[in-house]
Amino acid sequence: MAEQRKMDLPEILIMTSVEAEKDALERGLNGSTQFKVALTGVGPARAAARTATELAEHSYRYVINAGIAGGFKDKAPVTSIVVASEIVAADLGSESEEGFLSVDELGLGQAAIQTAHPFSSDLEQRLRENEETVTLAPILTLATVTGTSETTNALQQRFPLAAAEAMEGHGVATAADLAGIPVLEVRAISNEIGPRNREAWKIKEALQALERVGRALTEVFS
Ligand SMILES: O=C(O)c1cccc(C(=O)CC[C@H]2O[C@@H](n3cnc4c(=O)[nH]cnc43)[C@H](O)[C@@H]2O)c1
Repeated sequence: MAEQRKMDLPEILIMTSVEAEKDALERGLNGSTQFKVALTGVGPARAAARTATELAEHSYRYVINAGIAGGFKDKAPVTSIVVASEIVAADLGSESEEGFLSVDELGLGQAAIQTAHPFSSDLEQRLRENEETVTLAPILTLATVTGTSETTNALQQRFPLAAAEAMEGHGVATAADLAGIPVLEVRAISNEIGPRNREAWKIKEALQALERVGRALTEVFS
């Protein structure tokens, strides 16, 4: 009986920023008891605090940050999916006259958190088998959504391999890392990163892709 109860408890915590993303993922998870989906709110600080609260209440084997995101042109088209190979705090550091200095360069910590191996590549492969357009690449975390060509170009120069940016990944990953739990980030692309044009965001289509991510997660973790 105790064993049965243990098996029914969720082993995987999915943190997502807003209700619409949570609903899309839950549709895809289709009632699987392996997963719990919880809300972070927007931004890395709330994401870290809310994830730490969830991890204090229950122990999980994996933590996943999932949601919609901006994609870099020619790397991650709108409605495609990006699985993070690493989660990078892109604005953690210092400006200088010579350019941005990361926390690594300042000797104050690490901007990148590696994602759970081999689950990131397993998820990428499963999504590819499901005929999704999918990229395994670094995902940036920023507290400010990029909205100019200048910032877009600067980010692409500093992170030439990055495919996407969102606002919660590094917060979720930091809380998971401090708890010693492997972390993944997966994002459905709603908009191209560049000059702000909120009307062009394909939120409905990205949420549909996120629902398919939920389905793929049940296949990978079954
Ligand atoms: O208005 C809606 O119906 C709606 C439905 C679902 C999600 C939203 C959001 O605004 C989500 C905000 C969330 O999305 C991430 N995001 C999306 N695009 C970008 C981007 O270009 N740069 C950074 N973050 C992006 C981010 O993680 C936000 O938390 C609205």
